[in-house]
Formats: sequence, structure tokens, C-alpha cells
Amino acid sequence: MSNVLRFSDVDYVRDGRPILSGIDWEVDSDQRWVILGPNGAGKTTMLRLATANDYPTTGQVTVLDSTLGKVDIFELRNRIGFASSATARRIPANETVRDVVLTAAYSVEGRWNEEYDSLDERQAERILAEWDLVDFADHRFGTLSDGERKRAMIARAVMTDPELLLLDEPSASLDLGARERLLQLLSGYAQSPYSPAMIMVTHHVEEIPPGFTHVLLLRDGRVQAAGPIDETLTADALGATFGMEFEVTQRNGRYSAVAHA
Ligand SMILES: Nc1ncnc2c1ncn2[C@@H]1O[C@H](COP(=O)(O)OP(=O)(O)OP(=O)(O)O)[C@@H](O)[C@H]1O
Repeated sequence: MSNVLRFSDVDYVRDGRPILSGIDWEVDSDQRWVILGPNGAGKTTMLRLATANDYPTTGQVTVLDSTLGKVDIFELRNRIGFASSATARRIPANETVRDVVLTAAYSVEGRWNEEYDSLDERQAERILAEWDLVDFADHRFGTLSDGERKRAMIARAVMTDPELLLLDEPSASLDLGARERLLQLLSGYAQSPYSPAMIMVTHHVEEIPPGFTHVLLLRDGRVQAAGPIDETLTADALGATFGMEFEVTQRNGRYSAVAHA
């Protein structure tokens, strides 16, 4: 077990407005974190810092032993997998799903004349199977359903065997069946000892895959609570985060929260 991410007293300010304030947070290689919080709480901003796509205004972010601002971020980004609706928008619509995954080996979007070795090709086929995409491998990215597209983007994010995998709302906008199928895949992946540290942003406790170990609750850019999920995801903590009272239940590793009657 080793540390893969550390936020030390991080502030992020834009247009004079504090977006994140006094964030202290550590993620170890065997942990799978969920970040929960209301709209505008700063969840995506946390991921932008953790993926070296932005810098803190003050404080330090250390990713995979590299302190942002002091390292070659291109080399660092190759060791981080990231899937979000923003990364999906950069994929050309006419790219095949196989190439969406394969081109991650060269950190490019859209296949040109790169030569991929058979190791990369075998890795892409294995990952397509792992994320239930074999039947779609020759389909164009632009023709996929939301659920297929989300799986393709996660498959692309894991193609390079990242040491840290970040997912921004992977099950947003999916129908019930597609959501449950994705949660099964994410749950299996989270529970494998060979998987990297994971951080997933979500809006709904129902979308936390079993196997996720920790939760960070964010409100108005501040950590409301953070720690092991079974101790931290309580009705009181959720209530303080969202400003209303909840009843929280847990069954077979799945959580659910409804407003107090
Ligand atoms: N570069 C920026 N300049 C100005 N404001 C910003 C910038 N980046 C983020 N913000 C603001 O910071 C706040 C937090 O944004 P962020 O996207 O991190 O929240 P979020 O918790 O992911 O929200 P949501 O759940 O709605 O996706 C928002 O009010 C947003 O408008």
C-alpha cells in the first residue's frame, strides 16, 4: 500500500471566489473513494486538480509522488486514467470503439498512422471484453448509447494500466438496466487487488458500487466528512452535506438515501 494522492491545505480561488477551501485529503493505492456533494460543491474541481489538469491557488497537491507545479505533467498524466463527459466530447464520432480504447496507448484521440504493437492490441481486446464491449468493437463511437459510451470511456481510461483511475459521474443519465450493469462492472473492478486506486464522483448514494471503501463529502468547497464509507456515510453527515434530513440504508453493499418523512 502506498500513497497515490495528497491534498495539503488546498485552496482554489477563481474570480476572487473560493471554490475549494482548506482541503486535506489522502488516498492510498488500495482505496476506492467516492466524492459526494451538492451541485457546485467543487467535486469536478477536485478531479481537475487530481488529474493535473489545474493547479491549486495555495497549498499542495501531490499525485503519484509528484508535486504539481514541479514535474512534467505530460509524463504524470500517462499514469492517470480519467473518464468524464468532457473527455468523451473529445473523441471523434467516427472513431471505432476498438480505436477509442487502443489510441489511449499513444494518448491521442482519433487514429492516424500510429503503429500499435500486438501487445497493445491484445490489451485493448482484453479490456473490450472486460467492459462488455466486444459486440461494439467495430461500432462508431458516435452511434453508441449513453451506457455503451460510458463503458468505452472507462475502457479507454484503463488501457494504459493507470496507477490512479478517476471517474466523473460514470452512471449519470443511464437507464436503470444500464446503470446496474455498469455498477456490477465497476464493483468487480473495484474489488480486484490488481486495480488501481479509484476516485469516483457521483450525485447519488445509490450509484456507489459495492467495493468502494471510502467517501469524501464536500459542501461549499469544504470537506464535510471523509473516511471509511461504512463509518462516514451516515444520515447525519449526508444531512449536513445537503442541508436536509435523510434516512440512509445499506443492503448488500448498496446504499440508499431518502428525505426524512
Ligand atoms: N475556472 C473557473 N472559473 C470560475 N468559476 C469556476 C471555475 N471552475 C469552477 N468554477 C465554479 O466552482 C464551483 C464548483 O464547480 P465544480 O464543477 O467543481 O462543482 P461540482 O461539485 O462538480 O458541481 P456539479 O455537481 O454541478 O457538477 C461552481 O460554482 C463553478 O461555477
